[in-house]
Amino acid sequence: MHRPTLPIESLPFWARLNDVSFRHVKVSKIDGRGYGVVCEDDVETAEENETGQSTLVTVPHDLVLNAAAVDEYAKEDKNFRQLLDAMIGHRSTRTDILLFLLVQTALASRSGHGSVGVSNPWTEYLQFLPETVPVPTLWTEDERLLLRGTSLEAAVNAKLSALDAEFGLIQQKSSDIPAWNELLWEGTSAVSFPDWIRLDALYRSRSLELPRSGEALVPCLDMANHSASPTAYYDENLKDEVVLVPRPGVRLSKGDEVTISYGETKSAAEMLFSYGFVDPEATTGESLVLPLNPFPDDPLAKAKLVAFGQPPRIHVARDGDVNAGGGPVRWASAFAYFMCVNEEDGLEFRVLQERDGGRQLRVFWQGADVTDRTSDFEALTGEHSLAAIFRLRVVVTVQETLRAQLERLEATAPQDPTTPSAAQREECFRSAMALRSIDTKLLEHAVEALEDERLTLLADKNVVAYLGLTEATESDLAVDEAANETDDFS
Ligand SMILES: C[S@@+](CC[C@H](N)C(=O)[O-])C[C@H]1O[C@@H](n2cnc3c(N)ncnc32)[C@H](O)[C@@H]1O
Repeated sequence: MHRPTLPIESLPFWARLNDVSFRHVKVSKIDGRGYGVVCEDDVETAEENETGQSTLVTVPHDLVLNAAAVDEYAKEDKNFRQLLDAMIGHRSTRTDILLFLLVQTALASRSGHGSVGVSNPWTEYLQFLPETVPVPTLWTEDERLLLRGTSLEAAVNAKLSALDAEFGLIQQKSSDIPAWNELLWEGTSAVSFPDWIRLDALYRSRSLELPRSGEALVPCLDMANHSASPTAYYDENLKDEVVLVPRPGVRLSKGDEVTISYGETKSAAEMLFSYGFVDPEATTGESLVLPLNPFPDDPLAKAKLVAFGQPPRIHVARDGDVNAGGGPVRWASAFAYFMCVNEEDGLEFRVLQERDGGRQLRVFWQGADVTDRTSDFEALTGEHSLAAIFRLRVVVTVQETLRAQLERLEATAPQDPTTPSAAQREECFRSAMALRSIDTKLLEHAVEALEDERLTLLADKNVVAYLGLTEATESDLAVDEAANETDDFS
């Protein structure tokens, strides 16, 4: 698709035309970060306006692109309304905004676009936005190989599949409407899957959570970059305008970049997934999430997955600066507790026939219906006399999963950890290597912590008694089997 662009030098004209005000700041190029907001002169924080804030950027409410704004737009444009209605059952704030952006992108790329779509400030503003975003969904296949073994490998693959399904659905629903078929899918300017991946990436890396307007895109304010020590924050004032304001006590001088925080508790994986970079200055701790597969030989595996109702996962986290030691490792996995109990422990599945002919899967633990508590098996098994045994099974399962992940991380590490291949961009390589290092450290510490817990549990008197009993039963069995074999021989 031919995508027209506008130089950033024209942004002040667009801003003036649309009542966006910049005070003491402008948008300009920043080394390695695309554009950013930079001070044009020293900012006196005492220079307050009627709301008590010294605002650097003010964006009128009617430029805020949120679910309500898309709805308003649809009121003026009945064709767009028809498009939104065609997506009924698949709508969310995100999909509504992305659909709006898809239409604006298509409108900008076609001069004579016929009967559908109404141009608005966003049609032009989109032309200031970067061609690409360094998030992994926009990495090439060679670059995505760098994520093998990391906590993002499965998440990025799953996101690409979800985007593919979403794009297929939009294509199917909108091609039934002739005017949209013509604008979106016909001719050389037709939109394609890479356009959808790009819009999703732009949305993920630029959307904000506003106190009153909710999840939204805000033009110009979305030019502010992130810092672990931000100098500004955004807010909505009494007129519902969105404002960029210096943080209290911050001195801003000419040439300083004005930064905000994209989230103080986001892990390296989340930052890379949503924004396309790993912040080397983050000191808030680290976390990772891994998929957890049920045991392949568990006959109840399928039923457990259905009854659990969410993707089974393991969460690992550590507070503090991981590079400087960090705090103790924490882990959690609700599914692991469900996965590690079986029929002989008191787990039972029943299929109930409903009056309307439907069937319902119910889960029982120790005879009680716990269908609504499948993510609560840590507490449920904790009340059992074999609680320590169940915990031991979980600890071993989680430890083995993390160990296997660590081995995969090591086995897939690039041969030269300092230089990307010719087919990989430097920034993707640097981000992937930073994530690999953080994941490795976190997994190593988690495996160690789980080993300590495993040894403690193995010394538990109930575990010792249980294991002693099992061993005795097993050796009895072996004797019986040997006796049977002898019988057979004779
Ligand atoms: C909300 S936009 C900020 C404006 C953006 N720099 C631009 O050129 O349009 C978020 C994107 O800016 C870049 N970015 C923001 N903060 C960054 C940082 N601290 N380090 C590297 N890139 C950053 C990332 O590409 C991110 O996806």
